[in-house]
Amino acid sequence: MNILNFPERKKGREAIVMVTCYDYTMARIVADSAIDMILVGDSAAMVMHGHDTTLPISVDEMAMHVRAVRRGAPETFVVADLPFLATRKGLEAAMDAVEAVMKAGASAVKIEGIEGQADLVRHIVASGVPVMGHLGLTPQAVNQLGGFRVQGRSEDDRARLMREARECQAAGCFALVLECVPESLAEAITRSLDIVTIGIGAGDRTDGQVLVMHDLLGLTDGFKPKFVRQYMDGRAQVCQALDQYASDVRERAFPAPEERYAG
Ligand SMILES: Nc1nc(=O)c2c([nH]1)NC[C@@H]1CN(c3ccc(C(=O)N[C@@H](CCC(=O)O)C(=O)O)cc3)CN21
Ligand SMILES: CC(C)C(=O)C(=O)O
Ligand SMILES: [Mg+2]
Repeated sequence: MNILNFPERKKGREAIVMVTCYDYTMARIVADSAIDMILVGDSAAMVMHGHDTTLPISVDEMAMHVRAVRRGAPETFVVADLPFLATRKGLEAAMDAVEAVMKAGASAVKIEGIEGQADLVRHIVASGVPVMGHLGLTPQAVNQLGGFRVQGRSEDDRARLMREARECQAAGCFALVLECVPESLAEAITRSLDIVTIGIGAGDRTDGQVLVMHDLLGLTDGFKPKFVRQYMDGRAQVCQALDQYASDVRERAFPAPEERYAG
C-alpha cells in the first residue's frame, strides 16, 4: 500500500484491510501476512498499557510504538493516531506531535473529529503529511459521548456526521475511519465521498475494515463488542502453552538433554 493506491481502492474494488499493531514482533508477522496497512492506534493505551480509555497515552509513547512497528514492518503503510488533545493545544504543539510520530516512522497520521480543526488538517496536509480522519465513535471523546456507544442514530447526528465527513474530505484527508455507526450511514458517507472509508463496527459497505489486533486474536479478556470477530482463541491458546511450560518445569520434563549446554 502506498498513498497513491488509495483512490483506486474506492468502492467496488478490493476492500482495504487494516489492523492495529503496537510492537516489533507483531509488526513482523503483519508484514508477512495479507494485511494492507497498519494502524498504531491510541487503543495501545488500553490493550498494551491497561487503561480503561485511550486518553492517558502520550505523544512520546505513541512515537515509541511507531518506532517499534516500523522496525518490524519496514515496507508497510503505517498510520499513527495523534493522541488525546495533541491537536488541541495550538498549531506548534500539534505540529510537534505530527513531527514526533512521522520521524518515528509513520506514513500518515489519524485525527479524531473535524470540528475546530479543519484548518489544522489543511496545514498538516500542506506540510506533506497524509491525514486520515476518524468520525462516529471517537473514543477520545468518551467522556462527552457518555461511553463507547454507537453514534449517528438520530436524524440530527446522521446529518452532522454526513457534513463532517465532507469536511474531512474538503480539508484534504486521504481516508476516513467510521467507527460504530449504523451501516446505512456508513454506506451513505462512503457513496458521497471520493476518498476511501475504513469501517469498524460500520457494516460491510465501507471501502475497508480495521480491527484491533488483540480483539481479532481473541486476546482481550471479556471485551467483545458486536463488531469484533475473534479469528482465534488466543487467550486460551497462550494460557495452554504457559500451563504446559509450568507443568513441564515442575515434572522436570523441561529442559530436555538437547536443551542444555555441555560443560
Ligand atoms: N480492544 C479494543 N478494541 C476496540 O475496538 C477499541 C478499543 N480497544 N479501544 C478504543 C475503541 C473503543 N471501542 C469500543 C469499545 C466498546 C464498544 C462497545 O461496548 N459497544 C457496544 C455497543 C454499545 C451501543 O449499542 O451503543 C457493543 O456491545 O457492541 C464499542 C467500541 C473501539 N475501540
Ligand atoms: C479502533 C481504531 C480505529 C483506533 O482508532 C485505535 O485502535 O486506536
Ligand atoms: Mg484510536
